[in-house]
Amino acid sequence: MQGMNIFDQALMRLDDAAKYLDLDADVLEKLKYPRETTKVRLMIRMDDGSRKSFMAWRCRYDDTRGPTKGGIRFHPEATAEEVETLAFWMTFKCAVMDLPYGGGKGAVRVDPRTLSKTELERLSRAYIQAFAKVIGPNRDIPAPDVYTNSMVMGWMADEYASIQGEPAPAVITGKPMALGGSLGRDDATARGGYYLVRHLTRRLGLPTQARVAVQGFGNAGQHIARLLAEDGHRIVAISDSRGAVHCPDGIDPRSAIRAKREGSVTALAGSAGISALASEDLVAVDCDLLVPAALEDMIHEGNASRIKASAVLELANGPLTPEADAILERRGITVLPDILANAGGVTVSYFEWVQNRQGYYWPIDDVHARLQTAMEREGDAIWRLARERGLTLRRAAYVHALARLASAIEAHGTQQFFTS
Ligand SMILES: NC(=O)c1ccc[n+]([C@@H]2O[C@H](COP(=O)([O-])OP(=O)(O)OC[C@H]3O[C@@H](n4cnc5c(N)ncnc54)[C@H](O)[C@@H]3O)[C@@H](O)[C@H]2O)c1
Repeated sequence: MQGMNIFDQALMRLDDAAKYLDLDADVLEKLKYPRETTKVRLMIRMDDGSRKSFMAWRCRYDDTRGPTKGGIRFHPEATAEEVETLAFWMTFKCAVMDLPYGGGKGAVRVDPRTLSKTELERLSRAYIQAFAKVIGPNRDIPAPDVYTNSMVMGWMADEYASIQGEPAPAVITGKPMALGGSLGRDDATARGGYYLVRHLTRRLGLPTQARVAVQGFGNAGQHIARLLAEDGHRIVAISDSRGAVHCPDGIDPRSAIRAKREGSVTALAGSAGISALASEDLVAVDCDLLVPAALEDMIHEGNASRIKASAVLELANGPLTPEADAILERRGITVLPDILANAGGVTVSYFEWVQNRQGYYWPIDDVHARLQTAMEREGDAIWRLARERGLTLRRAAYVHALARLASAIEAHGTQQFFTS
């Protein structure tokens, strides 16, 4: 696997899932390549009067099942290959959840921390000016991703409305509430993972009061810690980019969220029986459930054998390398895979798009109930497939998604149809 680029690694998942299905050749031919990647050099005026340019992309990977959907990230190391890989993952994630979407993704190669707020606004608007013809409520619907947030989405939706000459809130999800955002979007990713764990607790062999370690304490990590603790589970360890803390008796997520707001969870060390821990030791903490909620590739060949948990909930995208995946499979540790476990975010984004198109906004209980139904339905289907075919849940999730993509591609007619 070493030396292989991330897009080729992603395609290996496709080839692997294809082995379990009787697919028409059209399906792989269609899913092997992104349908459309647009590259633009954005040019903005900086606060000091100078002009500066930034490379930007938008990829629509596959739109057989509907308009493409996926976030826009602002990151100094963004590349076209990364954008296309993320768009591939979104294609599968939307199919896993049976959302009427294909997969897309966008990025700007920029370190947003080096920009002023006005420069950030200009860059966000420039992105939409450049890609207005590519995106659209029926074509390609962006959302927030790494280093973009609801305010950025608000600027982008506003710019799109100016270009179209009318408001079009359904063009972008993850907007502020006041601009057509959905209730329940802020904790949707963690809540989806939480519903999944709650539904599968017994099947996963987890105790009703499980000990949980959370790696990464941003949006996903904070909300999952809060939701699991409210259900009686014990958060025994938490890490962020500056370090980790550990307490076998449990850490109160509310005090951890306060500490993080002021800097880092490491500030909790020394209080209420909480001790400091090296970040890299979080995975080795004695616990039942490990929740990677930080970055990709955090669990790898070098630390996967140290994991003590019996189950892993992948809230982050791609937190396990393929080598780590193989180690956990050999060790009998169950992994709830990212394309299912963190799909609550895109599912509530879909709800936001539906509400924008209806012009009717749902109460929070409706959002939660529909999210719970979707997570339990797809969780059950993937669990069943894994048991019936003897697959890991990750492989089963890819097979499940690929079967849906295949039936959409095949519905346009296969070779057999055209040659008989
Ligand atoms: N927020 C969502 O709706 C959403 C949806 C789907 C997937 N995800 C995925 O979840 C992951 C986290 O996203 P987020 O929105 O919570 O991001 P975030 O930026 O809010 O939080 C990331 C956290 O990771 C921590 N971190 C960084 N380096 C670390 C390290 N070496 N060790 C431990 N912690 C470290 C940071 O301190 C921060 O607390 C990402 O992989 C993201 O793609 C998020």
